[in-house]
Amino acid sequence: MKLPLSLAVAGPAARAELPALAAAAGLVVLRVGAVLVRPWPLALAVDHALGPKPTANPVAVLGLAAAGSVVLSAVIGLLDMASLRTVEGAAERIGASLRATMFQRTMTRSLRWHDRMRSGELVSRLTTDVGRLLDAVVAVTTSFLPDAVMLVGVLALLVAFDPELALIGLAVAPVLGVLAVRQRRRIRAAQQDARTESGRLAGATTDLLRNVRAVQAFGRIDRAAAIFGTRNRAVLDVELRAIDVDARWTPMADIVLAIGAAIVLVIGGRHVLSGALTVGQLLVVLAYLRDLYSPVRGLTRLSVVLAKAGASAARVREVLDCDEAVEDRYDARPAPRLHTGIRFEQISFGYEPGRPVLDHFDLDIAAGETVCLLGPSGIGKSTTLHLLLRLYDVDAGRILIDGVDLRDCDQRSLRDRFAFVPQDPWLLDATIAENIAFGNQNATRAGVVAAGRSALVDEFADRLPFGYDTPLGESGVRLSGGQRRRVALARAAVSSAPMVLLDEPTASLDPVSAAAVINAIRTTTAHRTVLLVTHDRDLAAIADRVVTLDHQLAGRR
Ligand SMILES: Nc1ncnc2c1ncn2[C@@H]1O[C@H](COP(=O)(O)OP(=O)(O)OP(=O)(O)O)[C@@H](O)[C@H]1O
Repeated sequence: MKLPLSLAVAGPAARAELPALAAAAGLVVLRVGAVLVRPWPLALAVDHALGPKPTANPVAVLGLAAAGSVVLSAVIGLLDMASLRTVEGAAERIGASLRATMFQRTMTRSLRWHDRMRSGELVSRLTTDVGRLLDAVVAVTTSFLPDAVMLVGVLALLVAFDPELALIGLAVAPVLGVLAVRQRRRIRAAQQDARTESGRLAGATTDLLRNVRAVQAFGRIDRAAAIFGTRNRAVLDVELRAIDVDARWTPMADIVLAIGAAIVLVIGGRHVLSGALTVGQLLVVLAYLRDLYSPVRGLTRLSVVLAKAGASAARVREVLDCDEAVEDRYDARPAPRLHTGIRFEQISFGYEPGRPVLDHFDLDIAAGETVCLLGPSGIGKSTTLHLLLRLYDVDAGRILIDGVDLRDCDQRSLRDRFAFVPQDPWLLDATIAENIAFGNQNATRAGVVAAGRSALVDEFADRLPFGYDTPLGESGVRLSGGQRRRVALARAAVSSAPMVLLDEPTASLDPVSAAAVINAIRTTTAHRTVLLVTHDRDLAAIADRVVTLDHQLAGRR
């Protein structure tokens, strides 16, 4: 069955909300009951107060019919309100849970996957696509069951009244069904295109916004606008096509329904003329017909919502089902505490197949040693640090800590063994103190401030409006390049990890600050094992040993 298939992706998140969804569906079914009774006050008024044979007190009948109408409308309104609140609340909770699962999933997927998937595209899947799925959850709950009940209820009443009219009502439904199935396929294809283009637009926009400084500095606003414009136009084109496909459905369905209603009016009218039906009963039949067509239309609209959700479900599933990850083995053990040393043994690695960055690379680092990696740009120095952190798995060879393969260690304990200062400092949109504390989950305020002092963060933090509690903005935009680097260094200083990995920690520092940071590095790395990447001779001088990567050690590119 198509219906649950596209929504199955929300299944685990929806399980906890099943009682709420069932309650909402129950309320909507009650509403159907009230809707079915709604035409009767009018029939009562027509047949017993306004017709040729009124009862003894027609005014009382009119009052009763009027009061009945008001009460029924109020009941329907209240049931509407209660069901909407219940189902929308449940849908939002499902959405929050689904987003959390997807986010958790993206955080643990391999960086190779992230290298391919743009962050804007992921945001679009987490927000818009999840939203479309929620629309479908609401539609299925409030439309599928109640519309089906309504359909059966109205048809049963029509059969009781006039079997001929019931047959006409039934004849319209399969025609609409066939049309709906064909339309559903077209809508789904159009929606898939629309969602793909929207994801691309989100990816391009995020990229351009992140690089707004480069755009302005290079005076390339026109170029940025052209890149954005191309994507934006593509989205507009596919969305307009999707709207066109969608809109064509409405008149088709309406025309089929109107033809059905017209035939019933003629045949029903003849039954009244022949005395088989009263005028009031014909009015009830016509009202039921309206009520019959509303679930038929509801069910066909539901197929449109499901077609849209189907396109989004595929995109959500792609994130949830992706198994491209650096996984812990089932019997993973805590990483050793680094008592003897680290060994890169015949390591081969490339980001892309057939393009090795490191090829049969060997390196030994003794515990307590400071080793500096030198080499031309792009040779694979940062890559060596990333492999040691197991951000990527090696293609061949092994990396050992105290003789234990990294792949046998659980990643959490492994990352706890390293304090890392990356080339790009990776600051969060948080305060200085929070950014430093990111280096050690048990960091105290005193520890953070001490680490800040040792990495010379004090020098500029004291001049900021809230000191260490000053928010840094997205990616630490409120700090200079050198200041960002010092915060990253403080992050390593606050960590108690036995090994420190430093990737160009003095880049973009003036000579005086660089000298001070080198001193700070000496203090913060004392008695620790250090792997250092730098082009700075003064910094390289603190190393016990310098290893030069060249094209023999690295892959042949
Ligand atoms: N995420 C990635 N996807 C594909 N290729 C990558 C990726 N990261 C790095 N590379 C490639 O791998 C090679 C090694 O990069 P790496 O950053 O390790 O060099 P590096 O020696 O640290 O250079 P630099 O001194 O300029 O920082 C480069 O040729 C680079 O183009």
